[in-house]
Amino acid sequence: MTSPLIVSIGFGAMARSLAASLEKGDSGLHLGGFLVPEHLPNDAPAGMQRWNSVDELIAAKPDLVIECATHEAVRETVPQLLEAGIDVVIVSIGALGDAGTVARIEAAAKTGRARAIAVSGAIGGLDVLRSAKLAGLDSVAYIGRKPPTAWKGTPAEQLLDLPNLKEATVFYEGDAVEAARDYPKNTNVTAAVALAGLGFKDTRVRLIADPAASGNTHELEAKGAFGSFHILLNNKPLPENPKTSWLAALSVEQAVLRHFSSLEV
Ligand SMILES: NC(=O)C1=CN([C@@H]2O[C@H](COP(=O)(O)OP(=O)(O)OC[C@H]3O[C@@H](n4cnc5c(N)ncnc54)[C@H](O)[C@@H]3O)[C@@H](O)[C@H]2O)C=CC1
Ligand SMILES: O=C([O-])CC(=O)C(=O)O
Repeated sequence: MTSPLIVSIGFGAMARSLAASLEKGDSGLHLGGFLVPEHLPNDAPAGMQRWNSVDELIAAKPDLVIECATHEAVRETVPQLLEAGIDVVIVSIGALGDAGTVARIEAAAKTGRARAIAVSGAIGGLDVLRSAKLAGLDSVAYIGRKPPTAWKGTPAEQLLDLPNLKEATVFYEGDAVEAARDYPKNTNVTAAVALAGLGFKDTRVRLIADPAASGNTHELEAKGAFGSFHILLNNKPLPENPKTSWLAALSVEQAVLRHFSSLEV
């Protein structure tokens, strides 16, 4: 049997980690290549193909595409793939905070009889949240804590003197609508929590820059008819990108393995 053609959109820290990890594992699966628009740098390593346009990629008939690029790629590229009948794992899921994008993705998936799969990413406990929601949730809160360098290039830079921060400082308190939209490389996890639980408007979010943090910490607290739970993940960052947790890349690999396995656990 020939091995399935698995392709990523984007070839940054996450896709490279996925490619290396699949290669090391014993599933027989590997990343066959990636789609990155022509104007962006990204040489394809030996054994991998690079596609510059979504039409070229569709012509190659991939079995699974993994979006690990940007919110824009979710909006611009994912619907076309779904319409062409190609299943897509979505990693930049903060883009799903926009109702129009969700509607387009759902319609495209229906047209192409394909599936859009949102990864759990750097957070856990979503299985509990999804189940608990069925009996009614009263509150869901997320707290994200990362070292100041991980918040570089985000609105936190305007609010705090990140390089000289001496103590843990809260710079955002609000809902998951704004958090997912305004921190597209740092808080996709808020979208995972919102989608599994109370939705974007009713999910409370607090973001912290902490010079003492050694990694990316994600805290999730939910209360409802089921009872309550509180989890804390202490994630190591990916060496290539301190904004991204290693667990997020592992969750993508897990979604790929699950997609091709006959027993879903
Ligand atoms: N769900 C989650 O828990 C997490 C989600 N993410 C998201 O995953 C995505 C990838 O993360 P990293 O690999 O760490 O980022 P990265 O910045 O290292 O890599 C992004 C890649 O996408 C490419 N790219 C940019 N615009 C593109 C476009 N329009 N079409 C195709 N490719 C494009 C870039 O050239 C680069 O190769 C980001 O959007 C990030 O926010 C990251 C961490 C956790
Ligand atoms: O990887 C993480 O720690 C979380 C992250 O960047 C995101 O949710 O976008």
